[in-house]
Amino acid sequence: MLQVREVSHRYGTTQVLDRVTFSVEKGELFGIIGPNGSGKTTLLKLISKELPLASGEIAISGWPLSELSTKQWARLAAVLPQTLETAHGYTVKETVALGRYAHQRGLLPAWTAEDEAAVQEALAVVGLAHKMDAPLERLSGGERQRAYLARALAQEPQLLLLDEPTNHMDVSGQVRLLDRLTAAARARGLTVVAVFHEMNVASLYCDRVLVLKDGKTAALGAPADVMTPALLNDVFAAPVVRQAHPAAAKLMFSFVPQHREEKTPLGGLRPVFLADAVVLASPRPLRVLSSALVGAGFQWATHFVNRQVGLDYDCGDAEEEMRRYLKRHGFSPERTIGMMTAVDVHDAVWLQEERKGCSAAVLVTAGVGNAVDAARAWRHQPAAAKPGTINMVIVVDGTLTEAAFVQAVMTATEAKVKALAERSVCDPETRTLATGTSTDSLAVAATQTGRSFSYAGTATELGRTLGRLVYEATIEALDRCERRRGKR
Ligand SMILES: Nc1ncnc2c1ncn2[C@@H]1O[C@H](COP(=O)(O)OP(=O)(O)OP(=O)(O)O)[C@@H](O)[C@H]1O
Repeated sequence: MLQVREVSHRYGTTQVLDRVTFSVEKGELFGIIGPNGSGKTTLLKLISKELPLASGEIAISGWPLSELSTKQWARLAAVLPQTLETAHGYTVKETVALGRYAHQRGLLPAWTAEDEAAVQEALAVVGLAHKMDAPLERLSGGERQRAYLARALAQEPQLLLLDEPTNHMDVSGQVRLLDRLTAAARARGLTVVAVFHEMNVASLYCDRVLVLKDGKTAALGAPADVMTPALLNDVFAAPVVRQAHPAAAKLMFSFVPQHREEKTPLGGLRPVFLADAVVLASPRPLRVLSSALVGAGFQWATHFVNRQVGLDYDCGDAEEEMRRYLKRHGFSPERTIGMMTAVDVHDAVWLQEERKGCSAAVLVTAGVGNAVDAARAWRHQPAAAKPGTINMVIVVDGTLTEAAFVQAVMTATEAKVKALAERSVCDPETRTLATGTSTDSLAVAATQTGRSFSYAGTATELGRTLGRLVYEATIEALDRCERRRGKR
């Protein structure tokens, strides 16, 4: 649909584009990203004939730009520029109707049914049908941007050129508009070339991206392939991290502020006992990977609450009930990792190892009423879980990679299994050694300051520390539980 070959451009003696080459297939949503001044708008202006092409070749649908008259160009392509002067005295519909100019013939063209249909459809795509009779100047900045986009769509182009189409729009407006635009483009086989400032928008919506740096191609390809942290770090001259989008099969990017919080002193961390809970409170947020009832997955959390409930605790929505409990006790559920147990939380074991460069601590409560052998759990009859859970919070003083978080979970689980074997805890149904309980919870937390740990498996110093702490704390917690049962 669009071929750009060896295109360069100078303003006076300043070179702003340097031999840029790419092509865009029909139906593609193609993004152009890059820092301010990297040449994105200039490139779009060259494609839209707003600037004369002095060096290189551009063709639309096989037609070289030089062979296309303005009206011929307008039948193939439409453009939404970065800034537009608001013309006074026009309604929204009249503004959108101007997009039909390229399709009209003769000196006094008639308004046809096709013109009307194209305008109505364009208004529907941008969600402005209900405001079509409003004067344009009375619209908000975001609504006005949508009206201009509708004007470009009403042109029924094969190629749509957009310079920051979501300028002035709030986040929900951006998502709504880009979702509709993508659906409309897919339905009509429309090709979209869009400049985006926000790299997450480009990653979410573009099939491929061109990354410009100082007028040169820094990368070209599918966002997942080319938008690497190293490339973006270099292009935007700021540290970028990327992670998987939690809901869409896309990547998300975040800039990392260089102003860092003070170091969290792990030495000051101690469990605090309430009547029905054991609590760890960190002065600064810790990055946590957990399976807890409240705060599962990756989170930033300041509090860890292991709450004791009665043997008869039975609640349809335990998570919601736990959230209410946390709020009632002054903990923010958004910053708290909340677990439940039926064992006496006063039997919690806190073990800490403070060594130069590798400090960690664990908090464990253990009950084995639900002991299960994971390898033979398939033999169990489905039944409501009985009280008896091993809950564990691990805190590491250091910066953990995601691999290290996962390995810490593996190391902790292996050490727990060993502790259960050491105390001959059995699965009462299969009469084999138990590997855990059916309701265990684990949270691994890290200060994310100081020493970096790429891994936390047992081949590493951190893994060995965690393995020992978890093993010893679990043994002690099992023994305390056993002693209390003996007393009863
Ligand atoms: N008319 C002009 N005359 C002289 N220099 C210009 C002109 N228009 C743009 N430039 C310069 O060309 C370079 C590229 O500008 P361009 O607008 O293409 O960048 P951009 O990547 O779109 O930037 P932004 O993200 O800020 O919109 C910039 O250094 C800019 O100052």
